[in-house]
Amino acid sequence: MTRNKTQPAQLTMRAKPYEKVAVLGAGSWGTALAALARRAGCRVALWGRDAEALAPIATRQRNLRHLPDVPLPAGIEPTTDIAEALDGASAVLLVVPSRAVRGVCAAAAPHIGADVPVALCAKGVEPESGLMMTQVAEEELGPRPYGVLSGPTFAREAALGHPTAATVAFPFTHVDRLNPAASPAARLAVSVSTESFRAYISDDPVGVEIGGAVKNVIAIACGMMTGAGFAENTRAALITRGLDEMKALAEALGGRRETVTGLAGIGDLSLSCSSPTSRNMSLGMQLGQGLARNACFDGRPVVVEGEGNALSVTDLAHRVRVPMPICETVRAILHEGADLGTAFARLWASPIEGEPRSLAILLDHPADADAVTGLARRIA
Ligand SMILES: NC(=O)c1ccc[n+]([C@@H]2O[C@H](COP(=O)([O-])OP(=O)(O)OC[C@H]3O[C@@H](n4cnc5c(N)ncnc54)[C@H](O)[C@@H]3O)[C@@H](O)[C@H]2O)c1
Ligand SMILES: O=P(O)(O)OC[C@H](O)CO
Repeated sequence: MTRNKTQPAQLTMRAKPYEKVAVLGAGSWGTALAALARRAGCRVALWGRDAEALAPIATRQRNLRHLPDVPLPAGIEPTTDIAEALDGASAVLLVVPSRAVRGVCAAAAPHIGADVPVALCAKGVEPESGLMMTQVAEEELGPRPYGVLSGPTFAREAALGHPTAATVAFPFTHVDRLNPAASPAARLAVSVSTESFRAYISDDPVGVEIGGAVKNVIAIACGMMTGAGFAENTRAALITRGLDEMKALAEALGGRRETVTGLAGIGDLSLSCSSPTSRNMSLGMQLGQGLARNACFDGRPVVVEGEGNALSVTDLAHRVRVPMPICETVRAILHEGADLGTAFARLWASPIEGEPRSLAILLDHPADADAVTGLARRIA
């Protein structure tokens, strides 16, 4: 975070926060981002579909449904009227689950101002189309700057003021390069940065988006093996090889490998693979312990993006011919009826590869069918 003395001196520039930020989606992350933008001095409208859930945000400075123990700053303007939320907004944060992004964009389209930048905060790839969230939004909202806000950010911790960092990524135009402080990435970064929340700036939204979608699937894998009784070696292997899958997919789609080594890649991967606070890891743990899917989370509907991402990310990987064996294992278990123990035992006995991939080596694995069955029995 501090400048190394050997680095060239950089001039500090001042970016102007957006005057009014519209946050679309009033769940835990939407509410946390609204609180951050408000604390950063912006006017903030928070749109949600449920009037009853929104009311206490104005009257008691609480979101009793999603962040009940978090005091929110005064002045957030909650509304169920999307036109009202977008009226005069100079930037938009889209914070509904990825499956709802297209519909919310369609509802927003008639009301959003020309050229207003939109940052996608959902972590997913659209099923069927294989489009990233920025692409889905562009199809519905037309030409304007599209970016991503992502990173290792549990909503409750960020809203409570735990020191947290994230990445804001927008493509940089020629004009942005000449005056980076006026770019949407810079202006949005200062619109959510507070004494405890620190936003970094990137010009690689593809790398950032892929990081967020893939980490959800790898967190389910880590949870499955943790739930099955395995410990740190297994988790470290899944995180590291998961990072390799993330890098390969990001690169194949035009993102940069170095982005994946940042907050929205390894940062978010290590967070989500380390704690049952992650809904993705938690789902994996419950399945690894042998619970049926419909019994997980005591039957409550919980947003677990990695479940859909296991399908959409691997579909996308097939299209660009990137092998993603861990994501494929999670897909097979969640969506194709594969036995959890057998699928992970097969993963461990899959052909021996080079590290890095560029070595392009594949060797028959010496484990025989009996060994695979043996490990499968120990996992189950
Ligand atoms: N919670 C976190 O810690 C966190 C952190 C970073 C990113 N995210 C991402 O943010 C996205 C939202 O997650 P969340 O944790 O806020 O979920 P959440 O379960 O806390 O809330 C989801 C909200 O979306 C609303 N919603 C669902 N479908 C909708 C629709 N069609 N129209 C309008 N509103 C709709 C629900 O009413 C609810 O208010 C996810 O993609 C998640 O991966 C979450
Ligand atoms: O609870 P999860 O697994 O959806 O993770 C939430 C955020 O993505 C963490 O950065």
